[in-house]
Amino acid sequence: MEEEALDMGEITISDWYGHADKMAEIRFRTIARRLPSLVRQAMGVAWRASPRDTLCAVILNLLGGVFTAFGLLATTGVLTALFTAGPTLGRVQTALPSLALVAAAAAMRATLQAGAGWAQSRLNPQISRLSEEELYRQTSEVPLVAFDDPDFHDALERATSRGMYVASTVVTSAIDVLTAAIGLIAVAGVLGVLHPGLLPLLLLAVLPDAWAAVRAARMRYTTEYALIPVHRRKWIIGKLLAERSSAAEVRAFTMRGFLLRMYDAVAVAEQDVRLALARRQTITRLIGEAIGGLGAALVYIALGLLLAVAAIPLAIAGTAVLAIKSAQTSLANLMYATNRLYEEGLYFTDFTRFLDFCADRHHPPSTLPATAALTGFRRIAAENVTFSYPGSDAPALRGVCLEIKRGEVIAFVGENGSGKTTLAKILAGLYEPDSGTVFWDDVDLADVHPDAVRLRTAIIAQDHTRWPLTARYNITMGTDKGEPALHAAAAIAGADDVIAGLPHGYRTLLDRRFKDGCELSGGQWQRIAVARGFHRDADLLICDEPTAALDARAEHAAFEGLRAHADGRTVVLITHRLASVRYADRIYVLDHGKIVEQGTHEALIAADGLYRDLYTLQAAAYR
Ligand SMILES: Nc1ncnc2c1ncn2[C@@H]1O[C@H](COP(=O)(O)OP(=O)(O)OP(=O)(O)O)[C@@H](O)[C@H]1O
Repeated sequence: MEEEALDMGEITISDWYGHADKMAEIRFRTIARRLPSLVRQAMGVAWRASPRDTLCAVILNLLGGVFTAFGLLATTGVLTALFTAGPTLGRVQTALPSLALVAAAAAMRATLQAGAGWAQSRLNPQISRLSEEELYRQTSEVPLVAFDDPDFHDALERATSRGMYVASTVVTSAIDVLTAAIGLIAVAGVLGVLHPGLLPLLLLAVLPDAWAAVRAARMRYTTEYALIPVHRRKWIIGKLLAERSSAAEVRAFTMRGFLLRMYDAVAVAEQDVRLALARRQTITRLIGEAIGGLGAALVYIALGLLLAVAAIPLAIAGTAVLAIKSAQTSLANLMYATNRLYEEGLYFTDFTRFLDFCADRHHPPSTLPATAALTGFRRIAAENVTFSYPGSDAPALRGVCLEIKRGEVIAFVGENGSGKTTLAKILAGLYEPDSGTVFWDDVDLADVHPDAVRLRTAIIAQDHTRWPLTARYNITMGTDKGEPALHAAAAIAGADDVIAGLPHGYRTLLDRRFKDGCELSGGQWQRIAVARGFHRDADLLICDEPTAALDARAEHAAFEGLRAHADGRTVVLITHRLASVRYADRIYVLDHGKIVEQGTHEALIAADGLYRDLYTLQAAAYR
């Protein structure tokens, strides 16, 4: 079973390995070098989210550090008063003013830190919102071709799986680093003021801890490194067990036991690694404590010696002990926050790189305004259009030339993979050709914003989306052209019957995952998709296999509707049902990305080429 679980070679884990590798190899110096730029980047994000809360978090933390130092200095006053000769009551009375200062400093520090904590927690949701919105703004604007590019998907996966979510924690870690550094500087300052000889003692006290903290952090990340692929596999199997899309086949193929065993094998592997981590962490912690204890012992011995040779008074030695304790806490926080900042920084960089990646791919600003650039067309012409999908050796289209006049019904036919859908998407401005030109009248589409073309085009797509929205929105797509337009589009597509059968009519949510949501059959969905295309009322209507899932009666009605709706509009029809293209004004036959024949149905039958072969084959099936 173990083997089956580990044989899930299709899961890409290379990127996770990438960062885990970096963490496993980290040295203290590497972190220290990257730290300033990470802090700067994080502060930039925080500032964009809320300048006020960022300022509050930083300034209040800074002031908190000042009061830490002030409190320590006041402690010296208390100890000095207490350690002088004389009656106890008198000494306590002398210490009272300093004691009041210590209490005031502690109260101030606590208040300031609470304020800083509040500002910090206010920043988190603001940063999360900002980064999520930014991501989706970019992913929805990037040219469609990016979604055919594996590099884009890798970058998207890295940005969405973790990068986007660490934006706020990166800021928290950066502020924690600043806070801890301020705390350490405050203590070092106090010790320097009390007696410069105490500064080396501070180093002696904190260095063993620093060493232990770095060691423990590195160990944790190397363990996580081993765990990531296992964790991802478990997650993927878990999804198969709990997702709606796989639920039917899990049952139909009685895969439950098989999947559960596979899940268990991976879960046990993960559990073993975690148990081993717990053991190794305990050992490291023990070693760390031992070394830390040794450091503390050395500090006390050194303090004792300084006292013995009367290099420092007892009160200062007492304050030094408190200061060093406080420095140790700050240092532990600093190490923890620095490690976190570095690790999260790696994922955060994935996020910022992805945003840059998208920005680089955006369509260059058009010389013409987006919506006013195109005012319909009298003629669309493609000249020598060639197009390859990213990473694909063979072009999907090679030197395609065609002409479509306003009001014509044009059909693209050809075998699977011949390039029909690709050509239609280029005409609709969804892809840009690698070479060649598409003209709408005299306007080269490369010179206009793609949205200008899209606003004048409707596509009834072969792989249309089943939008998890209400029936109304599935047709209107958020536009408001009024009830008559909605009902007319639904009626032409035969979607009105489907909607009449829904419990809440147009208000029915077409998503079974929600209460009161409804599911439609494949053909019913297709009718909705056809209605959506008609409702857009565009100059150019592209129908890519609009009737593939329809029953014979619905198909007949849809084509009748299409003919009626086409009145004066231009239609590009892609279909394998050749009986439906007989009435097209012109048929283009594609083969391996090239137009090999063109003409009317009669002309193509007479030509005795590929079209005639395909048509005769299909007609024979009905004889
Ligand atoms: N997103 C994509 N990424 C890479 N290659 C693609 C992509 N979409 C299509 N192709 C390839 O481009 C070629 C043309 O595909 P296209 O979808 O345009 O064909 P089609 O004529 O519409 O086929 P069908 O009749 O099966 O719908 C095919 O070889 C296909 O493998």
